[in-house]
Amino acid sequence: MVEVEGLRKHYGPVRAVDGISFSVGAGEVFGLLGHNGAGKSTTIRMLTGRSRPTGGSARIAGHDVVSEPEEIKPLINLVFEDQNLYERFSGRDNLAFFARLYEAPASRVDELLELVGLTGAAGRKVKTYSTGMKQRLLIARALINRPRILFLDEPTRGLDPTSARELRNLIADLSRRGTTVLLTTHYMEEADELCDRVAFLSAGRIVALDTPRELKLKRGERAATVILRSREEKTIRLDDPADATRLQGWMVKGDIVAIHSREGTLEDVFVELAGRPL
Ligand SMILES: Nc1ncnc2c1ncn2[C@@H]1O[C@H](COP(=O)(O)OP(=O)(O)OP(=O)(O)O)[C@@H](O)[C@H]1O
Repeated sequence: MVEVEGLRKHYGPVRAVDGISFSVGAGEVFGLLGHNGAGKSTTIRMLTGRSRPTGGSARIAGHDVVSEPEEIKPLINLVFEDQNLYERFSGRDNLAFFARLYEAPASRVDELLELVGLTGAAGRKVKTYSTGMKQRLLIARALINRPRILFLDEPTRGLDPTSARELRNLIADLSRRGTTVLLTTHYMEEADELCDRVAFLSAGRIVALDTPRELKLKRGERAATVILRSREEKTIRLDDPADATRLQGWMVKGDIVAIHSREGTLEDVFVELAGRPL
């Protein structure tokens, strides 16, 4: 659905995006991760036709982002932090306005309100909505044209943990129904939970690209922490036969309360690979 090859965006001497390549398959949730200024938003801006690349190429469902923007428009939609809702209108009226704009049937409005869990609040003015409700309404608005690819820039920024979880569930649900999702986030746990694959961006370049699981396994320790009934903590190495015997001994005696893997977190991997911003 998305094919990016050597994509660049330079602002004078600033190499915001400096030759990145990746592809995203249908129904995949793909995360762009990186420090402030790493080039995430610039990448999404180029892919959605909001910014012209300095070089390289990008294709959406086979169409070139520079020469075929009209073919791409009906296939995509986006949620960006600088987007606004009509605060003095109700949630339903906000969606109805966009439904008319996209020539979508009026029934789509109620369908989307239901999907994002806003049916009960549909008649209320948006200015009375919480940040989480506004964000869900923005996503509903971005789904009006049934996009095959949804671009989300920091979708859970500023949301409390419960609202963020609800939004992640919604994104996962959309992906299960076949929508391809390309998102940016600063939250490593979120990327780990939600993304099929992630790319770490640092100073405009991709420094790692893989599934969260592979990234963690490649970097993590082959070890586990065992907590015994006595509340003692023991570290065992998974490649040490002597530790395997110790583990077996504790198990036979029923001494083990819990075992925690020492696999690295996505954040560990990120800090190791992307370090600090330049
Ligand atoms: N219009 C512009 N003019 C000049 N420099 C720009 C412009 N837009 C972005 N940049 C620079 O390009 C680099 C990448 O910015 P970008 O917004 O893509 O980063 P980001 O990874 O999305 O960061 P954040 O997490 O803060 O949103 C930064 O150094 C930024 O200052």
